[in-house]
Amino acid sequence: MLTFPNAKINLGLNITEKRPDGYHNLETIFYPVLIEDALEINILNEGNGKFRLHQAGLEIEGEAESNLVVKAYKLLDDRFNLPPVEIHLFKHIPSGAGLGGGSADAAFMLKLLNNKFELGLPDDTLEEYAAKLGADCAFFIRNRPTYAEGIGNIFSPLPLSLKGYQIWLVKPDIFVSTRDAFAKIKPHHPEMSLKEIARLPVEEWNGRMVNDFEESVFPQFPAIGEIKKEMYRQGAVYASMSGSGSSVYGLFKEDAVLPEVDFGEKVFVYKSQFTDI
Ligand SMILES: C[C@@](CO)(OP(=O)(O)O)[C@H](O)COP(=O)(O)OP(=O)(O)OC[C@H]1O[C@@H](n2ccc(N)nc2=O)[C@H](O)[C@@H]1O
Ligand SMILES: Nc1ncnc2c1ncn2[C@@H]1O[C@H](COP(=O)(O)OP(=O)(O)O)[C@@H](O)[C@H]1O
Repeated sequence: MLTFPNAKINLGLNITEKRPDGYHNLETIFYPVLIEDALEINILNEGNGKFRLHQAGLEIEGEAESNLVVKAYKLLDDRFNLPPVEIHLFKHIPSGAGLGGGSADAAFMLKLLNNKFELGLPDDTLEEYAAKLGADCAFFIRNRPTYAEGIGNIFSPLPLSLKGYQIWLVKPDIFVSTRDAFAKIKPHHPEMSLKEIARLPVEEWNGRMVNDFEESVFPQFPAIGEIKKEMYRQGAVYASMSGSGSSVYGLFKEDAVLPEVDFGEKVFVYKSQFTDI
């Protein structure tokens, strides 16, 4: 059985409070983007292990045991004693990018196991399992435009569509640690709530919709801030870093012609029209 975990971008991200448990309360909008990994599971017949992970495409640091697809399998295996599985993961979504690729893989693994082994888990339950694997992981269960608060795990669906716009997304060869990015932030409440800003036309987002991580990440990695400036020079209606970085996206009118720009070596670039979700 095969599935295609997709990335997300953050439309705005306000970090409002530091919590006693060390995590931060925030508000953000998660929006799905069709940059995709490929994830396949089959029943594993040989050997006596419970899983075997084969990886291709972009490299992921760490042992198989720390891969989020394996953690997702173990989570459901502990509860349902699943058959052994052979896992194939083709990585296309860059990591350390603010695109939630690892979280997407984990959430799609839960959905895949639920279907393959007919566990009958409803989305609410899958979201509960996903939340144990990462703060933004549960978003990928329903995978639709979502307003998120709490630590990024309390959701309400949002009637928002970017159909009629193009996205140009650039991920430089810079890895930003989410944990470090949080550590440099001074939490504060925004003047205008993100939910209110999202109701405005995209043309009015610039200057209002803010990603608080930019303030701490751009001074440390000026090259990321330069990409955002370039997006606006090229006519973006709105541009922002996604999540804790390092990817930056620009939203452009449907008929805008996006040029080839040299953003440096080992840069990941994605250009696409938004379609209906
Ligand atoms: C902040 C966001 C916005 O989309 O960043 P990106 O990962 O997308 O860049 C996400 O919610 C991140 O979600 P996720 O990447 O799953 O975070 P986790 O693995 O749970 O947490 C990584 C680390 O970030 C910090 N952390 C995370 C979430 C949060 N609300 N407060 C925090 O302080 C903690 O130090 C934690 O150890
Ligand atoms: N399947 C996976 N895909 C990507 N990263 C993974 C995966 N499993 C574990 N990780 C780890 O999760 C971390 C964050 O990855 P990811 O969620 O893709 O980025 P981001 O938090 O920037 O959106 C990486 O440091 C990586 O080592």
